[in-house]
Amino acid sequence: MVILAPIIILCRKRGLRTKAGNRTHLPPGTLGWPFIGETLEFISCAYTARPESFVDKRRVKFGKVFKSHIFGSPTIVSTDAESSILLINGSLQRRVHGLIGAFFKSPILKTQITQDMQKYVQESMESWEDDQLVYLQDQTKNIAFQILVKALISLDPGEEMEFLKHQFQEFIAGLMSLPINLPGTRLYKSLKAKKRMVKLVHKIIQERRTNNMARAPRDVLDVLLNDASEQLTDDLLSDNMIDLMIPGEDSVPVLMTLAVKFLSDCPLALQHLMEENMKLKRRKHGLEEPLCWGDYMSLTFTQNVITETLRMGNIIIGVMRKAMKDVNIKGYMIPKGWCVFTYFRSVHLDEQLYEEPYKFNPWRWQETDMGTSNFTPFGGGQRLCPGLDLARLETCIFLHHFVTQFSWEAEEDSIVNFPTKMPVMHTCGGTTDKSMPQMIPTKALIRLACDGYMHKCDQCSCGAHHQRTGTVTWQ
Ligand code: HEM
Repeated sequence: MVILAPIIILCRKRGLRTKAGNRTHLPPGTLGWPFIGETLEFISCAYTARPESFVDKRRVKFGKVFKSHIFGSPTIVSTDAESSILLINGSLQRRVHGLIGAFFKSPILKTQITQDMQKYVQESMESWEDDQLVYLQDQTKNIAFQILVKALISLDPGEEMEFLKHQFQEFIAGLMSLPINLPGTRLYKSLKAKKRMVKLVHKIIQERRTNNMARAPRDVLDVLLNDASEQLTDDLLSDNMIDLMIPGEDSVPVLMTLAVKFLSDCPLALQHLMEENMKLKRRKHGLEEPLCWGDYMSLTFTQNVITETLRMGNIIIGVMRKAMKDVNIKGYMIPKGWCVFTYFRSVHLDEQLYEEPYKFNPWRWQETDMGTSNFTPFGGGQRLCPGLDLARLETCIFLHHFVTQFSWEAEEDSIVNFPTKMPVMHTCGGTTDKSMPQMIPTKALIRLACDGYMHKCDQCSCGAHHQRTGTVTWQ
């Protein structure tokens, strides 16, 4: 994120730091061709159904940590779950990360998000008709963007939200374009779009400052405005509000879409999920109480489905850091200027850590501890994703409303593992390549069932569409 102050990779594990400068202990591996290194092979593997084959091949040959040359930089690739390279420093980054992380965990925000999310999900789902094709990723993208903007700057759906949505799409398109900033190019349009968004946020900041709004924070902007450190100027704040939209905007819809996709392929898990959610729905209906965020978090199996989707989906396949000085980790020298790529995907699909790793099995989380370095979909250490609770809550709410109201048939679909994005890179100057390789279903098509197969519930007043026939019986 651009919030980041100068960053230095530091190895925090006791006993690991040794005298820098010795390059003889580089991990084994090959650097490939001059200039391009092994990038072409990395990318061609990334386009297949098994993008981890690039890493796995080398892991067998060289071990869990090896060197390579990808994306124009000599790189140490780590598939070692115990590695500590995620631990990095930077005082402003730490401060902002702490403030945002604490706010995203706060019950106030979760209560508000739950109410908003239920409303947006319901509004979206009300427009779905029987036997209609629903592009799930588009629908969830719209919902998640609205939630994100509400949590960041308290903007409600309306004209300004539509303006932001439009500008943001333009901005994002330019992040993955050729780096030519001339009128008419994508990058040029993208930077212009960002400027327009920054202007809008600037206006909101000015309004809050004019009204001298020292109040209990109701969004991230309030949290940062209340910060007394004075390091956060208005320009920095406006800029960062937009940048904060980047990590949350795409990942949550992909998580929701992948969950539905994996569930569609696993009727038993779907049945279990439906039963758990219908039970909650009926209980709350009986009590005449609305659902609160605690209710959603109490859905143990649904949470396991989300965890398993994160493991198998590998929405962020890994993170990349750049060594700002020579660093020694676990006896391996990482020279200054080299990149370190921690490849989560290999760890999450390692058969030594997970039995039948390519099988969608939410039940595995009944016994497996997810608080270990074997499971890091949200990163770890100082840069652990501050949005992780939010992502889980949103996904849980979406799944609850989806499975308790609809049955569906998933259309044939495929998953793209590598759009033209590059791994995240934090550099000394505080600039960040914000894009990361991701895994995205191309177009998740869900056909809602019809021909008398799905009915509006006439057995109770819950308002749900209940499935009465078919392979999954859950009512
Ligand atoms: C399924 C959803 C998500 C996944 C898989 C995910 C994953 C990640 C990962 C792996 C990182 C670490 C990057 C690194 O170490 O450099 C990260 C960082 C971050 N994420 Fe998320 N994220 C998700 C949702 C969100 C949401 C909803 C937000 C809300 C705004 C968010 C905000 C951030 C921020 C601000 C950072 C940077 C933290 C820092 O560098 O201090 N993420 N995310």
